Amino acid sequence: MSDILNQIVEVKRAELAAALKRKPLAAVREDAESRVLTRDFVGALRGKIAAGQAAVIAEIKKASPSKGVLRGGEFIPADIAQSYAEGGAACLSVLTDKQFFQGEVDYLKQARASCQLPVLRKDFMIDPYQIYESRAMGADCVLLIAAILDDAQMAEMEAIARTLDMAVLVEVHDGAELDRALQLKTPLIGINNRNLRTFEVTLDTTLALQKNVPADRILVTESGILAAADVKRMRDANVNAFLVGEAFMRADEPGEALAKLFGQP
Ligand SMILES: O=C(O)c1ccccc1NCC(=O)[C@H](O)[C@H](O)COP(=O)(O)O
Repeated sequence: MSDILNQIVEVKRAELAAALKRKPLAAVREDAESRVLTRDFVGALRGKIAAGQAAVIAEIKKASPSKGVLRGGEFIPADIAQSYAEGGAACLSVLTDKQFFQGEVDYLKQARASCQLPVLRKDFMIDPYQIYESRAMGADCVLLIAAILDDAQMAEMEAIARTLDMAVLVEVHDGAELDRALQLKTPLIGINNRNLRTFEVTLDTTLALQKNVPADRILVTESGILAAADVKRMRDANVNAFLVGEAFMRADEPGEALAKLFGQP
């Protein structure tokens, strides 16, 4: 039986084929290039860290394959985004995948329009088309997951993102992926504490790989940050950038949960 990551990639291939029929590459590229002014994703993280604060990428995620529905009832991305901004988030991450995360492209648009924070499109990029598409929908940053891309794909997609003035968060889960990610130019190295094939989560992943991340990169620890003790453990190890979803999505007021967990603003 194929693992979930393979299943997701299969779905992305089908979605890509359908998208290409609806709108050819040249048209989506034109849409992307006609958009002006990205928000400075890297600068927002650096600013928080320079101020001695945690740099939090706050995620808008209705559901996930490992946890099911995280936030039932009314789901209003614009309200969640505003709450995150008030709670001291540096940036937003918005799931746009429909099938596995119950996300929507419109969620990203609504969240971005309701605040000034830079926004990561959280989805599974397998083709340059999706990088153009991400900028066309307003994203300021895209995620490249090393586990589903080869070196040439990562380099090509990063280069396109750079021409569109978008940031890139490259995500790894082991040493071999980290070595490959460090070939890219992006300063943003995400270490996912979740194994995307087994769903096992341990913060030890970040701590084990941290020593191989050069000081001029920004290490973003991703997944499984649920309690103040998790934040303390990371900050004590000088890990200052975080990508957090579940802990906030389960709270009535996501921004208040952020401020409480990180002791800010
Ligand atoms: O979250 C999942 O179940 C999942 C499954 C398969 C691929 C990706 C998955 N999650 C993406 C993420 O890495 C998280 O949304 C993100 O790091 C936030 O994690 P958390 O704070 O634990 O919600």
